[in-house]
Amino acid sequence: MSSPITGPARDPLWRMIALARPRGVRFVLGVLWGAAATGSGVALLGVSAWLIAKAAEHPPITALSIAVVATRALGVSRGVARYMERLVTHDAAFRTLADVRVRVYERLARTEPVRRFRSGDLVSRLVSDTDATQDLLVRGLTPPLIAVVTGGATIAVCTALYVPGGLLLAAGLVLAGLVVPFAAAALGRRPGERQAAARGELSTALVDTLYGAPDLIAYGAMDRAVARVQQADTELTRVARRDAALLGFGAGAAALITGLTVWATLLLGVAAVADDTLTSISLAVVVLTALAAFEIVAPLPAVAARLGAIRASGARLFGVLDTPPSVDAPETGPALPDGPAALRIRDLRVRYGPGEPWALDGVDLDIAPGRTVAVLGPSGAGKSTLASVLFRFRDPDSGTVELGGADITAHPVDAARAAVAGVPQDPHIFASSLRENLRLARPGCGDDALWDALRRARLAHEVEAMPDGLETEVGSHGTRLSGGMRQRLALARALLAAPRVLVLDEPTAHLDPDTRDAVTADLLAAAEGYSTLLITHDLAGLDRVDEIYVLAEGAVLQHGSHADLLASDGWYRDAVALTNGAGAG
Ligand SMILES: Nc1ncnc2c1ncn2[C@@H]1O[C@H](COP(=O)(O)OP(=O)(O)OP(=O)(O)O)[C@@H](O)[C@H]1O
Repeated sequence: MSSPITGPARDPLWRMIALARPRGVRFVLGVLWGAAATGSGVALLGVSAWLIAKAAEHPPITALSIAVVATRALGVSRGVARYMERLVTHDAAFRTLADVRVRVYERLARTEPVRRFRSGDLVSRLVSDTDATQDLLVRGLTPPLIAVVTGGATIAVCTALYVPGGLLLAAGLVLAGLVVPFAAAALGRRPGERQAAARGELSTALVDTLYGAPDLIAYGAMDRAVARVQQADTELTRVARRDAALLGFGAGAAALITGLTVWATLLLGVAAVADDTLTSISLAVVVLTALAAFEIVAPLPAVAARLGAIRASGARLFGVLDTPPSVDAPETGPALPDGPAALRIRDLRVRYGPGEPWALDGVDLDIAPGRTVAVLGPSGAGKSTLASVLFRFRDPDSGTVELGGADITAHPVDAARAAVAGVPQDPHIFASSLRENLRLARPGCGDDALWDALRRARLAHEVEAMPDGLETEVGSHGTRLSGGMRQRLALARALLAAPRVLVLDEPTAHLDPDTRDAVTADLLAAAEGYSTLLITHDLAGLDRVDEIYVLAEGAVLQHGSHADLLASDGWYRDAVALTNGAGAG
């Protein structure tokens, strides 16, 4: 599912501009600096024309001195103003971009992004589609505004000198600065949209191929995956080529209009000079000023052609920003008390959609402070759903989940998530050092605390034996560590977060059976003293937990200690007998 959310009807371009509202004053300042730069450029050519034409009449040098100084001043001011415009608009755009990135990440933290967006597509949304905001502000919005300010002033000056020349310039600027860009935009809209989509497709194909490389090679499907990447790349190139052709059309049309306007002004002006209704000096000024004025609108066709792509990127960006949070939670709330807490679940019911069957159907579960409880069940029993409710990725449809006597839905999501930490099935290990991976849970904490957590997770010996100790780089996804070490590292990280409830969600699912038993034993030993929930589908280590809940089809089938459940007829005793039988066989 790439983008299930459609935003409100408002145009994404306007919504992107609205994102920059807090930086509005800076943008206005940037536009004024830009107008000063382009105005200086136009005035420089106008004054130069006056100077050359006047000098041809051999006046006393004093008659030219002001114009000479003005050309130097305009030459300098053009550079300074351009520099200031770039500085101010980029500063404002980067600040806006930083705001937008924070909003996007905040939104993703409130949803289940990985389930909603394909990972490569999400990368594309986070990088290039978010960057499009900056592109719009610096290249899409500022040049037209500058063109309006400077173009208007130039038309006024030319009209004052020679009315037909002013009118011709106005017509030429409207054609080159409005009609051509709008035509380019109309043509560029679809390719622009297709370019953003094609970029997302390429990114998805690449990420899938990179991450899935071992499986693709094992199944001999690498050629097909590479062909998919090549197809996406070809589509992107084709669309980009079409966009480039549009740009060429815009630039060519603008150059044609410039030439025609200047020639028409020149021809009319020559006739006016012959009729003595215009001085030759004014003619030189009007013609060269008109020529310079077209420089102002020269970037606009490119801007308009790019707007289609920016609009499409904006739509994809708002696809993320408009995604409703997956849970309802207050922004602020009381802090949860420190230390191991009691977890009390009553009549919990959860399903994934109005017509869907219940994934959890009236579950009651208790963990006393400092005790370890296991939830056991076959695939589809609802174990992961229970974990996602505890991690606050999903709201209960009905029933209550209380932590330390307080409903977890009454707390801000961040507070609730800090209170329930754990080891997921496949914990993400960052391509960084052991120290940085651990500090993620408690930024800035000292090495003593890190070693303490490593000792509890039974990883300290291995790390001590590594030449670089805590500085050891673990590689992308922790590939330089064994599977068991990755789980222990994730446990040490969870312990550092000092959660009120520790959730071990199938922590050994990806390990081989021998390692599995050792890691389960170590995890349970390390979890001693914590209120711990072990979610599992295999029986390893369950004799060490205080209580076991057997879950089937979303409901609690059996509940009791290992000894109680072995003593009574039912699913658990059968499963243990089956496992022992298989082991013996
Ligand atoms: N994202 C989802 N959308 C719709 N239904 C879902 C979704 N996730 C789980 N389910 C359904 O909810 C029920 C419980 O699934 P859940 O993943 O919680 O079980 P589980 O015990 O964790 O299984 P497993 O051990 O295979 O992960 C199943 O019927 C499953 O099909």
